[in-house]
Amino acid sequence: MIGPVDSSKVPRFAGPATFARLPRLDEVGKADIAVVGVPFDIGVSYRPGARFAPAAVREASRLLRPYHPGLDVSPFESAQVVDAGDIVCNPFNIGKAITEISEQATELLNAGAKLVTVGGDHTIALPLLRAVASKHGPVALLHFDAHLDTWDTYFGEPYTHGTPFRRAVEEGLLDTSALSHVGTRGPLYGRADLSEDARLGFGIVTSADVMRRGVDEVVEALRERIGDRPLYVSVDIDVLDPAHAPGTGTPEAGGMTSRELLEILRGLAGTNLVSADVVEVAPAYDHADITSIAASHVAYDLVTLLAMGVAK
Ligand SMILES: N=C(N)NCCCC(=O)O
Ligand SMILES: [Zn+2]
Ligand SMILES: [Zn+2]
Repeated sequence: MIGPVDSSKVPRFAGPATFARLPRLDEVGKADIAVVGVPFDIGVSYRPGARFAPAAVREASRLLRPYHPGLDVSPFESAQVVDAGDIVCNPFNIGKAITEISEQATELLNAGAKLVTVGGDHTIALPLLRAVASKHGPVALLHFDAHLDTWDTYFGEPYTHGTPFRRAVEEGLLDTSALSHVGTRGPLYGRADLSEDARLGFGIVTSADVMRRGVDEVVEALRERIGDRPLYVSVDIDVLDPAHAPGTGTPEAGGMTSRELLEILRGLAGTNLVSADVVEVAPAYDHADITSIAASHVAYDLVTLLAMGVAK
């Protein structure tokens, strides 16, 4: 395995930023796990700027260290992990961008890598799920988000950051017996948002449920629903309270703490995770890199979960 640059030999603030100072894909050739950026944000309904997230999250990831004590794993030793750079997609045409994202994600998956994608706005979950489902068939989905993202259209448009999971169900990309939102909160357009979401097959663990029931009970319920199905995890960073993630496009009060999110992710060890994304970081609204740091730790935990699967 080729690991990250050793921060005891080369100061961690020196040199260009790759995720966690990992080697680039072209330096290694073949990877078990690839962290890949998608600088795309033309699907947003409010504040733009998630196109700058891949660069910001890479910068914020310089302080990550190679051993994960919570899971007792050195992920970069258990698996070849790389930074695969950014997916190149059209910044003016959503339809073209979606095609490009799914094509380039498919290429990486076909080369044998599992993906942790750093968005980008939440629109990108749809092309990523197309790529993942073409390899694994319909997958279980664990969706961390303040929002449902199962709305139908905005301004008549079907491909937006508020609609990816309705499209994914319609396209048969998801195993509708194992779909969960976690961290849901905030005002909706109407009651029908919830009934339609339930009709699509989603179960909801609200942000308040996480606080009332606690992490362990939530993990147990989620694991039961997921079973041994191939699992895709999508983390919209706005699942965190704006105090923990101010740098995002559609912030909602009353969110989870980064501690709760990371602990729920750790509770997924042993599930059949096949790929994941972290989306909706908008660095222009961030302060002191709070949001990018949270996103870099979420991505690190997702990489670690995938590495545990590779090592098995
Ligand atoms: N996926 C995210 N972050 N937000 C969706 C918000 C949709 C709305 O403007 O109602
Ligand atoms: Zn959201
Ligand atoms: Zn979202």
